[in-house]
Amino acid sequence: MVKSTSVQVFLVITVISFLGLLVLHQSLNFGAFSKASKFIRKSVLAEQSSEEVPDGISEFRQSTDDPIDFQEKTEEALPSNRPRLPKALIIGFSKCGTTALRTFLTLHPDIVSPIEEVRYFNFNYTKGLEWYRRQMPPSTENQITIEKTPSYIMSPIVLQRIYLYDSQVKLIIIIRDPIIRLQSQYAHTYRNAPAGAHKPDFKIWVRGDSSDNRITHFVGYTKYIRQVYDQFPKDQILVLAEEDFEQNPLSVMKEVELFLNLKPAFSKDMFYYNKGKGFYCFNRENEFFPTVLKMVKVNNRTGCLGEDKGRDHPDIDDDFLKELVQFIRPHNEQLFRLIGKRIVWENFE
Ligand SMILES: Nc1ncnc2c1ncn2[C@@H]1O[C@H](COP(=O)(O)OS(=O)(=O)O)[C@@H](OP(=O)(O)O)[C@H]1O
Repeated sequence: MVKSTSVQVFLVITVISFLGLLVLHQSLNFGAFSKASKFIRKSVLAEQSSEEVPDGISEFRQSTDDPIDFQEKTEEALPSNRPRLPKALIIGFSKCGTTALRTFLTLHPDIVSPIEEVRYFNFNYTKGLEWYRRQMPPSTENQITIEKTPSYIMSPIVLQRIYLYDSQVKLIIIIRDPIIRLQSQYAHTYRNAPAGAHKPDFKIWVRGDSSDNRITHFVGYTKYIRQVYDQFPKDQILVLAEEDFEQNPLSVMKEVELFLNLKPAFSKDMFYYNKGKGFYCFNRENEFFPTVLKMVKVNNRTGCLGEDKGRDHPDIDDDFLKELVQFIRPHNEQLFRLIGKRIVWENFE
């Protein structure tokens, strides 16, 4: 009797110990598993976000579904030299010197700019803000990023998107004698036409047809600039003239410097006038030139923008010129009233 009882007690103790050990083992295993799974999740997240360097925590949270992991990152942990979203945009107009304006601005030590038009707010919007940020060159906290896409100005929807992105963003617009702009666009459109290939006469091209009238399209600065004024406060908008910039880039650069609240850094030894090209070009001897080379495409020997700038323009016969001047002049007057300054355009003197 005593013997069978002690056997029973022994069996019960064995079973309990076995169960205890089993529970202990499972819980240890589960702990290890959860640690491992957390580690794997963190690694995946880190990999996903290694290129997506966030500017601000709250902004990044909008695009992640794992706020807990992200809370472990702090602003201090981010590298100071990283891509930052633009604080200023050159939004228009095409063929008005936007490329030269952008490239010359990069000579300022506090300005960085991507080498290509990013076209985020019109053609690449669905790629998201982190994609946009990744297109930017690295910058420090004290530098500002400027992006230029001259087609942004053409659409009110795009302007709304820009406003939603940053209602305080600074906008730079550059305009040019509308007739010269038409000539420039014509030269650009037929730039690759083989010699002897049929090209429409400039007059016919300008008139287009009822669905594609180039005069209204290329002359309509007022309509497009008004849309910008409707969306943004006036003190965030700077309207420049290509003619001023072409003749005296330094004074225009200084105007932009002031508009962007940057310290004065532009100086006349940064540029020189290249007679052959007919434009101001980079002075390659300037101390800032080596730094801007990653952000600009220039001829290595001359420091001038490429062959696609400064093309020959088509001739205009006198009658057609008169017709254009007559049609465009009232539009110019409207424009000058809107922007609050007059611009001297050689075709309208
Ligand atoms: N410094 C300097 N160097 C080169 N080019 C200069 C410069 N200043 C103004 N321009 C004028 O810029 C015109 C091209 O304008 P964009 O750059 O806005 O054209 S684009 O829309 O980006 O294709 C281009 O027009 P075209 O002369 O018709 O080629 C130039 O006249």
